[in-house]
Formats: sequence, C-alpha cells, structure tokens
Amino acid sequence: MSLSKITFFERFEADILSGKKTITIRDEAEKDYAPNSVVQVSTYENDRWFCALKIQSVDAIAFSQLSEFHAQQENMTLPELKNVIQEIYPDVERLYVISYELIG
Ligand SMILES: CC(=O)Nc1ccn([C@H]2C[C@H](O)[C@@H](CO)O2)c(=O)n1
Repeated sequence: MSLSKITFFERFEADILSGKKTITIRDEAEKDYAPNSVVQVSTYENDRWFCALKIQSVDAIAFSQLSEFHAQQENMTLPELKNVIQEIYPDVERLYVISYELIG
C-alpha cells in the first residue's frame, strides 16, 4: 500500500507553494509513494494541511551522489542541502529523491 500523506517542516512551505521546491529527499521509511498518486501535505510541527502534491517519481540515490541539480530543485545550495539532510538523517547513505508537482 502506498503512502497518501507527507509532512514537511514549516520552513519549507512557502517554497513548495511557490513552486521553487519540486523534490524532497527522504529515507527508507518514507519512500513508498506511488508515481501518479496524489498525496496530502501537512506541516510536521502542527499537522496543518497546506496543499496536495502529485508524485512524479521516486528514485534511489546515495548521499554522496547529491548534485547541484538536486540542490536547485530544493531551492538551496548543495552545501545547504547536504547540511539539511545530515541534520534530518544523520549517517544515512541510501536516500530517495521524490519528485512532485503541486496540484492545489
Ligand atoms: C517533516 C518530516 O517528517 N520530514 C522531512 C524530511 C525532509 N524535509 C525536507 C528537507 C529538505 O528540503 C528535503 C530533503 O530531505 O525535504 C522535510 O521538510 N521534512
């Protein structure tokens, strides 16, 4: 069964709603999103709904393979992206790039 809900830290809400952030990078526990499915999005802090996203793809990636292209899609620099990921997922090498489209 694929996941139908995702949470983001509130600090990323504006970037998602403006279309500046079009991917998220998650660990094994949050990789089971089906391409073409619609997921409801809320804030991690208060579980406040703020949009729906259509999943485009889920692709495995090693932390060491993260590139400027991923950073651009996260609206960050590559060092910023690596820092954020290391804070959220310390010492996790195998990650998943979840690409999505804002649908409302
Ligand atoms: C809130 C929660 O449960 N987990 C996460 C995990 C990641 N993010 C953001 C941070 C970066 O922009 C990318 C990379 O992981 O996704 C998040 O907001 N919430």
